[in-house]
Amino acid sequence: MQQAEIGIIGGSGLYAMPGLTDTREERISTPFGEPSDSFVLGMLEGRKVAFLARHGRGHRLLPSELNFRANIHAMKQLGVERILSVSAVGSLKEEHQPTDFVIPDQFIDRTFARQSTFFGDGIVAHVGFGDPVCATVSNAIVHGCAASDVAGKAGGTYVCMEGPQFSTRAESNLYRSWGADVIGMTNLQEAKLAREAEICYATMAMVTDYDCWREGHDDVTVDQIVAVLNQNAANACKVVAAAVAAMPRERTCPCASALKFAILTAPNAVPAETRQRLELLIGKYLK
Ligand SMILES: CSC[C@H]1O[C@H](OP(=O)(O)O)[C@H](O)[C@@H]1O
Ligand SMILES: Nc1ncnc2[nH]cnc12
Repeated sequence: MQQAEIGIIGGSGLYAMPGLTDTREERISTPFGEPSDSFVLGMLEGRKVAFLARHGRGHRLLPSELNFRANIHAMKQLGVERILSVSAVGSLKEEHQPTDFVIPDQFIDRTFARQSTFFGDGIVAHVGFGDPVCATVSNAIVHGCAASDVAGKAGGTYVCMEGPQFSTRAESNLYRSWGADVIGMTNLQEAKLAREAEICYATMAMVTDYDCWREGHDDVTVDQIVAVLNQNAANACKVVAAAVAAMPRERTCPCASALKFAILTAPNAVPAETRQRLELLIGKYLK
C-alpha cells in the first residue's frame, strides 16, 4: 500500500514539519544504504506525506556525505510520486533578497564527489534532463507562495557546488557572469535521482544571503544564514502546506515515464544482482 504520496525533504533549518498530523516514524533501509534519518509519515492538508530531514535531525551530515540514492530510493519505497524540497540558498543577483523564495527551473553542476545515478554495474540508462524539475510541483510551490503572501519567483538557475566551504569571490562572480540566480550544495543529485526514479521533483529555495560577491556587504556566514532561516521558518512551513494543498491529484507530467526510452542495455544482459538491486525502479521495463 502507498504510505505517502508527497515527499518533503527539509534542508538547513527545517528538521521537522509542523502541521503534520497522525504522525509515525519509520526507518527505511535501501539497497543503496541508509537514508539521512528516519522518515516522519503523516497527513498534511488531507494528503499523505513523508518528511525527511536532509542533513539528519541535529544537522549531522555534510552535503558531500548525503546518501542521495538512499534518500530517493526510500521515497520510492514509500510510494512517493512527488518530492518538494526545501533548501537554503545564497543569492547571485541583487534582485533576489534574503527571505525571498526562488523556485529554480535549471541547474549548473559544480559538484565532483557524489553518486548521481542508480545505474551502472551492468546496466546503462540515460534519462532526459533538459527540464530538470517538474512543472506541476514548481507551479504548486509558486501557488503556495502566492497563497501565503510570500515573494516567490518562478524560475531561475541553481548552481550546485560541492562545498562544504563557501565559494571564493572569483567563483561567485563567475557564476554571476553565467547568469545564475542562486547557489546551494544539495539539490542537483536529488533532482537527477528523482528523475531516474520517475518521481517528480522541485525545490523551494529560500534566499538566506548574498554569498560573497556583493561589494559593501559582509560575506556569507552560517550565523547569517541561520538568522534568516529562523526569521523565515514560519513562512517556509506555510508555503509548504499551501503547495501541498495546491498539488493536483492526477499525475499527467512526463516525470512518471522518464525511464521509458532511457535504458540501453538488453534485458537479458543485465546481471542478476543489478537487476535485483534496481527491481523497484526498473522492474516494469525489464519484463
Ligand atoms: C547552512 S549553510 C549551507 C548549507 O545550506 C544549504 O543546505 P540545504 O540545501 O540542505 O538547505 C546548502 O546547500 C548547504 O548544504
Ligand atoms: N552562499 C551559499 N553558498 C552555498 N550554499 C548556500 N546555502 C545558503 N547560502 C549558501
